[in-house]
Parts: sequence; C-alpha cells; structure tokens
Amino acid sequence: MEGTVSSRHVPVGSSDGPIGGPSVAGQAPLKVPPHGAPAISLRNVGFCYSVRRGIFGRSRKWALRDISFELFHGETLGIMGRNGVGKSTLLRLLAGLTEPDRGELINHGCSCSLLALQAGFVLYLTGRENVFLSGMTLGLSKAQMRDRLEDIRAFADLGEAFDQPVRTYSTGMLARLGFSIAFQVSPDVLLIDEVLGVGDENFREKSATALRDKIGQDKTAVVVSHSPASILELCDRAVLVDQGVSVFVGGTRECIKEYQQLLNKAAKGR
Ligand SMILES: Nc1ncnc2c1ncn2[C@@H]1O[C@H](COP(=O)(O)OP(=O)(O)OP(=O)(O)O)[C@@H](O)[C@H]1O
Repeated sequence: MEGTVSSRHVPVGSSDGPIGGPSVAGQAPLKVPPHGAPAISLRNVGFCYSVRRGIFGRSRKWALRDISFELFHGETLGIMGRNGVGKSTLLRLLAGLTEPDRGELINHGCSCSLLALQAGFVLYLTGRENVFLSGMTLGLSKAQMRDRLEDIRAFADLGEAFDQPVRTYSTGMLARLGFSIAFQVSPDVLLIDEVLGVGDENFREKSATALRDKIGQDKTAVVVSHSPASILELCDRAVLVDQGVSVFVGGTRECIKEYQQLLNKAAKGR
C-alpha cells in the first residue's frame, strides 16, 4: 500500500457526473448542483492510529495522510476506495468522533450522525437504552429522544428484542437498530458507512428507500460504498481515496472510472 500517489480535483460544476451532466438511462433524475456554502471543509487532513510494536513498543500508523475536499450543503458525496484505505476513519473524523493529527477539518456548524453498524453501542444495555445513549452522544436531550423512540422502535422492527441487551443481537439486528437511530435523529449531515447492503431483504429495501427519500429532500450526506451502482444512484460527486490520500474529487462516473483503473493496476501488480 505504500508509494507515491497524486491527487486530482475537478471543480464543482465541471463534473462529468450527474451534476450538470447528461442523464443515464435507468439512473435517478439529476440533482441540482451544490451551490454556496460548504458544510465541512478538509485541507490536507491526516490521522494516525497508535499501534503495538512488539511486547512493549507502540508506533504511529498513518491511516489518512492527505485528504482535501469540500462537502457542500444539499449534496450527496460518495467515498470510494479499496479495503483499508481509510474510508471509515474518514467518516469518524467527519462525525467529530475523533480529530485530525494534522491538516485542518472545519465543520461550518453542522450536526453529523454516523450511520454505521454498531456505532457506539454499549453491549450490556438494551436496544431501548442504547437509543437514549446514542441520542445523548448525538447531542439530543432525553425528552427529544423520547419523542422519537416510537418511530425508532417501529422502523427497527426488532419485536421483543428491543428490550434485550444488544449483545444478544445478530449483526443484522444491530444494523437495523443503528440505522433506525441515526435515521430518525435527522442530523444536518448524514454519514453512511456501507449499511446499504445489510440486514435481510425486507430491511434492505426499506432502508434503501428511506435513504433515497431523505437524500432526495436535499439532505447533505456522505456515503461510503464499494458499489458503483449505489454511488451513481445516490451521489452527486465522489471522492476516491487511495493510500490515505484523496486522489480524485469530482464527478461520480469519472470517480468510478478512476477506481476501476486503480483496481486493475492493483490486480496486475499482484
Ligand atoms: N483502531 C485501529 N487501530 C489501528 N489501526 C486501525 C484501527 N482502525 C483502522 N485501522 C487501520 O487504519 C487503516 C484504515 O482503516 P479503515 O477502516 O478506515 O479503512 P476502510 O477503507 O474503511 O476499510 P474497509 O473498506 O475494509 O472497510 C487500515 O490499515 C486499518 O487497519
């Protein structure tokens, strides 16, 4: 994974993707290009984990090395990249769950909610208790969460398991609860980490439809996905991350092309 990578940024408005570009048969209707205010700006952001080396030693591992892009109000931005290039770490930074070790991340006053599997659940607490806990983490009061509780319970559709400790949940059940909480909390920016493909068939369909509806309401969202079809359907622009660097920022179709070239190059290098 080491090596030199260069980055390319296509200015907003000159996209080859859905924004301002031609429609593609079978694709969602074109969305209005993002205009005006950025919601979150990243400049040369880097982040490192502290990892164990040997029995007593520790060293720093740079998961993100140089990430720069702007997320605009009202747009849906896709994040693509091979396994382990730093996509989930990037979402955690955008959510404010952790801070950059170098560079600059400016949140221009938005609340963000990370829609990821098991994000922040306490395993010995029940689903219901985790709803309140997650709400507090996202900055909502107990009363605000109480108002949303019934919708969350209904959407997650976990039956009696809602009052069981979440350590007894399957991955799919955790995903349902995580999705329902993040979705009903309705933050300014929705951060979605590959949850589109989880849960059973019914829940997948239900969550994908709910997401499409929400994104269609001019919601600001960031979607991590390996699926070109999801990126094309949901996103206005996309960022390609490689070796912790934002190597491409621009239209979705061009980003997918760059991603496929990267995958081909990696396959040849094996
Ligand atoms: N808690 C951690 N401690 C140490 N290293 C970590 C930790 N979490 C992630 N990493 C490392 O940081 C790098 C980026 O991980 P991250 O999960 O952000 O990648 P990703 O692009 O989301 O991967 P995937 O597509 O497989 O989900 C990887 O090399 C990973 O091993």
